[in-house]
Amino acid sequence: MKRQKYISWDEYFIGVAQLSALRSKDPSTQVGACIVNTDKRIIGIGYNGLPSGCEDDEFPWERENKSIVDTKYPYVVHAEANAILNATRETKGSSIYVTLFPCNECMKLIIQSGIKEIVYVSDKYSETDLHKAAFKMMKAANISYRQINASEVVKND
Ligand SMILES: Nc1ccn([C@H]2C[C@H](O)[C@@H](COP(=O)(O)O)O2)c(=O)n1
Ligand SMILES: [Zn+2]
Repeated sequence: MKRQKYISWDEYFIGVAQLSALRSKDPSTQVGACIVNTDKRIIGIGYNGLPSGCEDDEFPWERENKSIVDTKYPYVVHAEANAILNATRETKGSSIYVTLFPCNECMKLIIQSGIKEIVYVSDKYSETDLHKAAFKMMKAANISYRQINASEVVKND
């Protein structure tokens, strides 16, 4: 008889996203993403981090500072963007598993890359205007979405 307590596809793919998030150097929010095609093949993974050549120890990780130039925000590549850039196959029609609901900028990339489903864990920024903008674009682009519970490898709340 086959083993009964194996994990579901959702648990598997969000688990890969959570594992990827553990690579992030961001001290406050670690995000992981995993793109899965209609054959249930992982075609791209990513986490939030600096672009190649930008050393983790030489750039700021602060959220606030006198100038935005001395914060992380101008530099970090978001997890979803990295997953899309890393994709090894056609992303059209695929799903993205992400530990945090995509921001407005990532939503634009998700739409333009033809991803059709967003599966996420946390939506801790749901009250912000940029989240509302992301949601509005997602609905307009007919992308489906669902929030899932995931065992907490990475805490994002
Ligand atoms: N969907 C998202 C949203 C945010 N990120 C990254 C960008 C930053 O590294 C971090 C957010 O930092 P916080 O403002 O919470 O201190 O998460 C992402 O990769 N994907
Ligand atoms: Zn983003």
